[in-house]
Amino acid sequence: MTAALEMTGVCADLGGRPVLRDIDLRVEAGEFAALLGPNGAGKTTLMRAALGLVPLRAGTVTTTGAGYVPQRHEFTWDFPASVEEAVLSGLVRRIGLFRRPRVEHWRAAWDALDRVHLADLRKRPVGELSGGQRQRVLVARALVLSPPVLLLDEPFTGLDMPAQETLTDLFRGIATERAVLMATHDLAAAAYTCDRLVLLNRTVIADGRPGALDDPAIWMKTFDVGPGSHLLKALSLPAGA
Ligand SMILES: Nc1ncnc2c1ncn2[C@@H]1O[C@H](COP(=O)(O)OP(=O)(O)OP(=O)(O)O)[C@@H](O)[C@H]1O
Repeated sequence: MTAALEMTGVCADLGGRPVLRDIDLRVEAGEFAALLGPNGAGKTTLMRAALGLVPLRAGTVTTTGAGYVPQRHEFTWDFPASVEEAVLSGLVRRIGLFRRPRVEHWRAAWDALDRVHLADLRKRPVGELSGGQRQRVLVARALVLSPPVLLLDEPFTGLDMPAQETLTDLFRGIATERAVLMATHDLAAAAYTCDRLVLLNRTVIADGRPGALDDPAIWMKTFDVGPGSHLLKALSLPAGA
């Protein structure tokens, strides 16, 4: 099966320092994978490398198209745009910066809004939306190009449980048609909802089904914590040696 995203031997430096080392990662349509690691592990950099936004020192990235959902605070919400205009901005490279969108572009934006259950709010200014609704606008904006892989950068930050559950259901649905790779700090939720966990700390430390990653040592190595850490307790793993 052709991978939606394949990274082979990827090394990348930022500001003259190595950030990613020998990354081998392949995700396919139908997979909902979580990318887990501590602050500074390189999760965002890995996603940016997948998008071709970070120069590689070594290795290759192969994808037929990746959609990126940035962290919510990185988007300008006080800009006077409606929900449908914000989604349309995901097509700006296809439309051209100073050209008028055509009917097919609007249709793609409305289809994407339908997919995230926000069709009713399409004329609403984005600044008036709740955090959960904003997150769904960003997902629609990434889906508008129908990418084979959807990259989600910490989509749950600052959201309440019902909003997180709505989004999780949405992501699971999207992952039946595409590949979804989600960076998150919510380890327990990821272990519960994702098919696959990729543990990253500058390189891939472990990668597999949640049930298979039951060795406390790999979690201690990824998160640089000692035996008896709360992190192990939260994952219902035995204290490490
Ligand atoms: N533009 C940059 N120039 C130099 N170093 C950078 C740059 N962007 C990120 N870094 C460094 O690269 C490392 C990885 O950062 P990255 O944001 O990818 O980690 P992360 O796993 O997404 O972290 P977090 O969980 O905090 O979002 C960090 O040490 C960070 O300081």
